[in-house]
Order: sequence, then structure tokens, then C-alpha cells
Amino acid sequence: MGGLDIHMRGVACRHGRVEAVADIDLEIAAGETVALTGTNGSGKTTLLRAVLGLHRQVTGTILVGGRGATSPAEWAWRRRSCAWIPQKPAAGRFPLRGEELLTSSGAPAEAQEAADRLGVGPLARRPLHTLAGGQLQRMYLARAIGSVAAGAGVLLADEPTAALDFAGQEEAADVLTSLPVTLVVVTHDRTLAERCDRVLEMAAGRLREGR
Ligand SMILES: Nc1ncnc2c1ncn2[C@@H]1O[C@H](COP(=O)(O)OP(=O)(O)OP(=O)(O)O)[C@@H](O)[C@H]1O
Repeated sequence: MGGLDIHMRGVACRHGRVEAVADIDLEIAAGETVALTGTNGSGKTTLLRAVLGLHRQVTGTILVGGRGATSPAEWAWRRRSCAWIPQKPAAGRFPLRGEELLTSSGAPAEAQEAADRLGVGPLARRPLHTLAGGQLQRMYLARAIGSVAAGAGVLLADEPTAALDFAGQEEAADVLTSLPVTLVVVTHDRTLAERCDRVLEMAAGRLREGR
């Protein structure tokens, strides 16, 4: 199994005066699949965004594949190494089309093939904001598959099955847990959590091992 390891020591994240994440120590081995569960607002999204450098008010140490990120070149490496399925797609200034999202994976042909397999290939010409929630999640999953084909060793997925129908949830769980990467998936979906090697629970910004 491929993948990169993740190391966190004393990680804390603030949103202004709100301490969203506190005192996180975590080791995830290369190729491990980890479900991150917990109450709403407990800091799960903030923690994933911190790994990607999308959240700036972060202290402590985060290493992916043994490498920290400070310089723009290091952050560029981190973003290539970590495929990302966001909870809410960023609203850009211009409507982004499906095929642009797929191309942003770094492996457009593989991402398009994955979109075809997931049943959203023909929708790739449409602006993303015109897709139904489940179609959009499938498009992001296809982009993540492209990112892995392009060399990402980690997949950070934020509630990737929340908008899917039952069959879609099963299919997405199969795809997510069989990719040759380290998976950290924020989810409230028990079936997906049960398929992961470890379940971690967050409450009020702190982490504990669920099983
Ligand atoms: N942009 C923001 N500005 C201010 N506070 C924020 C912002 N984003 C998140 N927060 C706060 O940080 C805390 C953690 O939020 P976060 O989105 O990380 O939680 P979560 O565990 O992912 O929740 P959910 O399961 O509901 O998606 C919450 O108290 C939230 O209100």
C-alpha cells in the first residue's frame, strides 16, 4: 500500500478568538485509513484545512511524508501530495466547469475516466454550481482519483458521502478505502467509518481514539 505518513505534534488552530482545535498529537502511518468523527463544530474541517495550508492561524508541527511546509515551494509540494475533497466547494469569481476541476487534479485523463465510471462524465462541461449535490461530490471524488494518479500520497476528504444516495455512499466508500494512499476522512457516515482502520473522535477541538 502506498501513501505518506502524517505527524502532528501540539497542533492548535484559532479562528480569531475561537480556539477551534487544541493540543492535537497524532501519528498516521503511510497507507492507513482514518475516519475523523465527532460533534458539529468540533474542529474537524479546520484541522484538515490546516494540513493543506488553507487555514493560517495554526501553531505546532504538521509533517506529511516527514516534510514540514513554510516556503511557497514546500506548500506547493504539500498541496500536490494531498488530494482534497472539500465539504463546501469554494465559490470562485468565475463559474468553474467540471472539466476544469478534473484538470486541476494534474491527471485530467484519469480524472475524466473516473468521472465516467462514477456516472458524471457527461456533466463535466457544465458549471459546477449547476450540479446537484451528489453529482458535485462524485465530480470531486473523480478529481481526487486524478490527484492520486498524479502522485498524491494522502487523501483528505471532508464529508465526501454526505450528499450521496445509499448506492452512491457504498460506491464512494469502496473507492475511498481502496485507493493506494493514506486516507483521512471526516464523516458522520457509520458505514464509511467502519471500513476505516481507525476511528478518531473530536470533541471541542480535542481528539480521542474511538477504537
Ligand atoms: N471562518 C470561520 N470564522 C470563525 N469561526 C469559524 C470559522 N470556521 C469555523 N469556525 C468555528 O470553528 C469551530 C470548528 O469548526 P469546524 O468547521 O472545523 O468544525 P467541524 O467539526 O468540521 O464541524 P461540522 O461537523 O459541523 O462540519 C466552530 O466553533 C466554528 O464555529
